[in-house]
Amino acid sequence: MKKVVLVTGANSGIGLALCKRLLSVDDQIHLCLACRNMQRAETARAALLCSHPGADIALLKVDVGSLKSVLEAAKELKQSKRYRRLDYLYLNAGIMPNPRIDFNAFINGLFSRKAIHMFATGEGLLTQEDQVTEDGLQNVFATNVFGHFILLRELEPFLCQSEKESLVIWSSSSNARRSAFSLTDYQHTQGKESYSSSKYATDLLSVALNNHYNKQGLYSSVVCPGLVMTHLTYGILPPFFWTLILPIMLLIRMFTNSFTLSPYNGAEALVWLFKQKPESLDPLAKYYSCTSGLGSNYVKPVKMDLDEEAAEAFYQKLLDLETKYRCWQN
Ligand SMILES: NC(=O)C1=CN([C@@H]2O[C@H](COP(=O)(O)OP(=O)(O)OC[C@H]3O[C@@H](n4cnc5c(N)ncnc54)[C@H](OP(=O)(O)O)[C@@H]3O)[C@@H](O)[C@H]2O)C=CC1
Ligand SMILES: CC(C)=CCC[C@@H](C)[C@H]1CC[C@H]2C3=C(CC[C@]12C)[C@@]1(C)CCC(=O)[C@@H](C)[C@@H]1CC3
Repeated sequence: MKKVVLVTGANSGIGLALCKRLLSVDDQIHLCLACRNMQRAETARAALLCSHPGADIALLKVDVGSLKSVLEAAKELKQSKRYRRLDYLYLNAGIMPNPRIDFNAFINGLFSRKAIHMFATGEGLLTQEDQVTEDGLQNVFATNVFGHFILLRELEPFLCQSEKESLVIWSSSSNARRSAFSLTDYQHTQGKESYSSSKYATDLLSVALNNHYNKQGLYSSVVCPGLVMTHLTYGILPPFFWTLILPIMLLIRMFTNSFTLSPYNGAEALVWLFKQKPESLDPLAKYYSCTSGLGSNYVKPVKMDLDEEAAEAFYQKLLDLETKYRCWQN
């Protein structure tokens, strides 16, 4: 039976590299590129067909930052005769709007004992300016977390099937930080670290999803692709600046193995998960794509800094928010 794989944010960066690598592992999969811009999605499909002619690739229009769009996309999938189940759901689309580097924190960090950690995680170095969506949600939360959560809830009948397990895989980050997240302000309306908060939220959500859905055959995992050169990182510093500091980055990689730099290497953990039995995965681990000093790729599971009560409390808040939005829709 063909495996059915859906990838959000599949038209560029890590998502596109993932699709290419998945087709290299198994060119018999049915791959669905879920993107907000159909022109970019068509270009991505054409590029994938160039390297894998004959691959079975469908497109789905979805803006995960808009609840209306997510519901419409889910409806389209349910109505389409092509889908009866989903084996892998890659929740990869993500944004970091208006990033700013805190140069004071950078200089202070550089001469502290946390310098390496700071480079590996970007901790304390970045701030963002968030906005409010048409649904009245914080954009980063809506895109990176809630839109994906609603998509997953809508696709439940495709994911929870008795005969076979399914795996949901979140593109999280080493930038996810407990102190950037608050249960009382889970959309991060107050602070300036909405990206870090949203990624911590995906970690919590993944843990709660395992607790609620494993019995129904649905498993969830989180991944950090490492620091990868994509549109997202070129929004932080322009390409020429990254080239300028590349020797420093490569030097730090020798110590940390945490910078994968290329989208191909960044997709390592995402592809690795495709090859695993979902029930063999650790629900409390984040799977990191790593590249050694010599350039070889490998995957490292790291225990996440969270507790299951907080995960459950956050999950209940998301269910409340979902109920609220569904009432508004009707
Ligand atoms: N790059 C890095 O160093 C790291 C990235 N990550 C995570 O990896 C994931 C992929 O990022 P990356 O490849 O780097 O970034 P890119 O900006 O290259 O890709 C992001 C993808 O998400 C899509 N996207 C953004 N917003 C929406 C939306 N509202 N609806 C649908 N699709 C959307 C983009 O589509 P469009 O082309 O239309 O904008 C694009 O296809 C993100 O979740 C990111 O947080 C995690 C750690 C490190
Ligand atoms: C100004 C100079 C000379 C250096 C600044 C480097 C930082 C901009 C850079 C160092 C570590 C990077 C990093 C990220 C962004 C850019 C840095 C802070 C991320 C937060 C990008 C997105 C992610 O999800 C993380 C995995 C990255 C962690 C490292």
